[in-house]
Amino acid sequence: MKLRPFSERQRGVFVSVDGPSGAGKSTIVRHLAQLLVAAGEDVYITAEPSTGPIGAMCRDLTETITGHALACLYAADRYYHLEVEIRPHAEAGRFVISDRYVPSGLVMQRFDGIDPAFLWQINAEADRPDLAVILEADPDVISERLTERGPHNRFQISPSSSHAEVHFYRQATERLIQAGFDVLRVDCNQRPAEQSAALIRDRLMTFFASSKE
Ligand SMILES: Nc1ncnc2c1ncn2[C@@H]1O[C@H](COP(=O)(O)OP(=O)(O)OP(=O)(O)O)[C@@H](O)[C@H]1O
Ligand SMILES: Cc1cn([C@H]2C[C@H](O)[C@@H](COP(=O)(O)O)O2)c(=O)[nH]c1=O
Repeated sequence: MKLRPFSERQRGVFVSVDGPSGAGKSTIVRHLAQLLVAAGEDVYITAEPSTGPIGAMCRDLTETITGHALACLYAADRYYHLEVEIRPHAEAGRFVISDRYVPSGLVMQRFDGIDPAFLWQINAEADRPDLAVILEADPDVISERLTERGPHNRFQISPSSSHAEVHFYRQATERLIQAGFDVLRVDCNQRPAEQSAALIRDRLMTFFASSKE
């Protein structure tokens, strides 16, 4: 197998990174970007909610509105994010990494009791990432990390939230695989974030090398 540099590809790559709060998404995205830059890639890091106008509304309103309205707002932000940020950067040949994407949309709004089938439907037209990374971790491990770091939102208020979130992620991951998404599950219990990032980088290199054979 001959490994070709990413930069010889025709277009960029879109990778999403999701997983329960405290699993290490933001930390791993940062390390992954560093590894890819070191490999000569042009990397663009983004996140959801996005920095656009709908993303700003999501951030302002997550603590006060709930349910279907909030689920639709996050989905609207995702479609806008795709249109104005993700696609243009990927089409310019960049390596786009999004901290949260569709999997978060399938999980977070379940805390408000929304039917998974409805969440799937409102996200159904969003582009598939080339690789959907799902970070996995034991609920007790992540709830301890969140206690140390401090919660970011109303979904992280107790250790039982971590248990529920891990359960929702398992169901969402199965649904994504069933629908044909290319999913990479990464166990983040014991592994330092740098190692998880290296594992993702290796998977990307293998995948793109073999797709060029
Ligand atoms: N592999 C790891 N081992 C130990 N601690 C970690 C690891 N990854 C991240 N952490 C720590 O756990 C905390 C949460 O990490 P981080 O903010 O990256 O998670 P996150 O999944 O992005 O969380 P959130 O969804 O709440 O934004 C941070 O204090 C971080 O330093
Ligand atoms: C994409 C997405 C995000 N959320 C919520 C979850 C958190 O409150 C914030 C993200 O902040 P973090 O620092 O990355 O934890 O947005 C959501 O409820 N639904 C979504 O689809």
